[in-house]
Amino acid sequence: MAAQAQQVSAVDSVPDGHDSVREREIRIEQEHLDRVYHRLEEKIHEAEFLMNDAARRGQVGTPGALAERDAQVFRAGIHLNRLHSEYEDFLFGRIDLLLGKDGKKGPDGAYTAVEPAEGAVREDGTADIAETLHIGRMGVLDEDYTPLVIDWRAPAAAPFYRSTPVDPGRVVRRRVIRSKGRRVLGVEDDLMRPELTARLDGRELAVIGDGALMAALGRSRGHTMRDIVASIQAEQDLVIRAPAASVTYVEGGPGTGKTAVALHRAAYLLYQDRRRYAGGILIVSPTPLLVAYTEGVLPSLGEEGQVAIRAMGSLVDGAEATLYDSPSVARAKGSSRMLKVLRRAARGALERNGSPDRLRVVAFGRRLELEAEELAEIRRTALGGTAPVNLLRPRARKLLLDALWGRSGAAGRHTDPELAAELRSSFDEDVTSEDAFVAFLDAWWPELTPREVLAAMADDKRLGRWSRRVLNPGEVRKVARSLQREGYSVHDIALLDELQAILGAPARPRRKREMDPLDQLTGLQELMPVREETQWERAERLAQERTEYAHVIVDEAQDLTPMQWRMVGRRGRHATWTIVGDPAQSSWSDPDEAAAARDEALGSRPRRRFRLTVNYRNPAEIADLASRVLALAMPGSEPPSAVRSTGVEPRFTVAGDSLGQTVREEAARLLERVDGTVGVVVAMQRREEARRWLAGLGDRVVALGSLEAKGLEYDATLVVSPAEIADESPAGLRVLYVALTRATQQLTVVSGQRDEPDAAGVPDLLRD
Ligand SMILES: Nc1ncnc2c1ncn2[C@@H]1O[C@H](COP(=O)(O)OP(=O)(O)OP(=O)(O)O)[C@@H](O)[C@H]1O
Repeated sequence: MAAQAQQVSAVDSVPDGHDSVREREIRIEQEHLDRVYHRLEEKIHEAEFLMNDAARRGQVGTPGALAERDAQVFRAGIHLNRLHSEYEDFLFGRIDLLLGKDGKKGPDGAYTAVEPAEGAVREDGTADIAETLHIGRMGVLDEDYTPLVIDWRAPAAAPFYRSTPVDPGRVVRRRVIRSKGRRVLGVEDDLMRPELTARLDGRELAVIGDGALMAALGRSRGHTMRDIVASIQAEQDLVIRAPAASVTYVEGGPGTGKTAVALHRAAYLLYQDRRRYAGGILIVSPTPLLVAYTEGVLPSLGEEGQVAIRAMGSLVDGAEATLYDSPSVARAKGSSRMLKVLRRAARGALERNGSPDRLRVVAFGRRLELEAEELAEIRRTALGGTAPVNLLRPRARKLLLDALWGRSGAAGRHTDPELAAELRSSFDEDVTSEDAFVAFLDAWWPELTPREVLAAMADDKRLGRWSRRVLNPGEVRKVARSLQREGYSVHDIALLDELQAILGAPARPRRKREMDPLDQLTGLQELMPVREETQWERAERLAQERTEYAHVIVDEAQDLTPMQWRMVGRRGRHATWTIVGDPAQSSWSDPDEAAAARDEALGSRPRRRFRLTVNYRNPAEIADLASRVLALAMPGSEPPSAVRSTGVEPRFTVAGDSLGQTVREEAARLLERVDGTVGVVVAMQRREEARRWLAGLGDRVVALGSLEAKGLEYDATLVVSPAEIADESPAGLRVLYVALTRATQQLTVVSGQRDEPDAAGVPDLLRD
């Protein structure tokens, strides 16, 4: 890994004429960045010219010209957008390379060879740098097509991430450039071939700094995640660039960069094959907090629009999870046992209160009637099989007409089949045009919505009927009670989605196109169907209406319940997948059942597995403590190794008379010690209380329920009563492991009596 590349002595302090080597190297990079911005300005003028030109063409008014204008405006608009965004570090990397094996160049203008040519290193250990590449957020070519910047996702940029001292390839020096807007602030180098004396333009290669990765990890955290584009490590790069065939499966402990890697992979896939992923990439995150935390990463990589980041509780349009379920209710609702209950409920809900039990119509001048028993029999026949309930209404209507026809006595009137068919069709017309029949059908076989069926399940008698031999009476009572609340939990959302599949999608009314008054006057719209929607509008509409995606990325995959796997699976039936997770952090109590549902959602697609092994978040002092809980939560599982250590041991305190008072004091203490954020993690039932404890301490500190902490990180974390968190659910120890692994710098643990702290305040669960 580049992180372990040899850090070379600080040549930077050696004076070089009036200038230090560091200043000289910064100046060299500054000159390059100036050239890049100069070229970008030229490109901006080009894009603006294209936009103006396109607008002029639009005035010509032929259908072809208008379509071409839309396409040009679309492309130039995207281009301008990207060029105008001045990111903190547009240019962030550089590699100096030996001569390659062959002289072939790729489309980005760089040589493609990975290994050095035979004579690239002389016998005396000296070598010349044959190629220098700068790496940035977007590729920029000079007028003569020499690359000024290589896009970080291009094949030529891969050695920047992959090269290691053990396997350096052609890379001699790897440099991370820190810049803000148009100004270069600093450079940090790693030497991949320290044994060489390499020269560039006749001068020995300078090596500056002490580790870009460590500098990035040491920075204090804000409320949003940063991209890691300048310091992606080799094992992470393998995942990011893995081909998108079938299923890419990534496991790794806390802090190994799974979320970061998943986001960078989305950007990489779009770069690789934008056409294919026009079908959209869906990233599913467990909580809205994690969505908010990670939302800025893709825009910072220049990618938006094609990627939807959704919380598990926001996957169903028009419903949003705001409530929590107790562990036992969550367990029942998340289990695939619910499938049977929902199927019965969707059919049973047809018989809602006030459903008519008699049908009376007049046809061919006769009164015809169907009684309750006959109606029940017809309903049973119509419901046979597994077809969506709402789509069975025409079948039920047909069966009703058959039964009434039988009653009418008209069936035997004609022997000639043609006349008989005519008579029957006029009978049907007679019946169906009667208001009484229409009103009956609407009441007897209403078009059901998922919300209505879920609401019907809130009645414990009905739910008891529908869950016979599936849920036990205790579960029925609790689930029904939870459904009586106003609003939905994250588990209800998966039930709504399943019900939608069981009921069948309602017919979507075709959206009316708004007419341009001028079009109406001239009749132009008949001539120009392309004007119906510009490409912008089309892209936006498709994104909104999308229910299936070309690639699905599931973050924190260990937490998905079987019902959630089914919901997510429906969004990627024809997709390729990236699944990242850590079984040791699972808050779902039955991992085997979830794994079976996952396998069903993914079908027989082959899987490629990766493992991330280095913890970039927690210092060793915190990671060591957390590994004690890991040993209890998942005996035998290997924790990732922490990449750094701070020398600051976790702090243990025991709450005095008032837990709230102690927590407040300790949080204030941490706020003084770190510049960034402080997360206070409590058992779920204490969330509201904890918010009150911390009132007035400012917005750098946040109170979180244990399940809300998933995926997040803070400069410092305060974990309140490990025993309370561990006892909260069957997966409590794994949830505690999550809580203990959120801090990038400092950790405080506050114990109550229940934690059985020793004389040093260390709770029983965290003792060696
Ligand atoms: N190569 C890297 N360079 C700089 N920072 C990194 C790198 N890899 C990971 N990090 C940082 O480490 C932290 C943890 O990353 P991330 O949240 O993606 O880990 P995770 O595996 O998803 O963790 P968890 O399982 O606990 O949710 C983040 O702050 C991330 O920016």
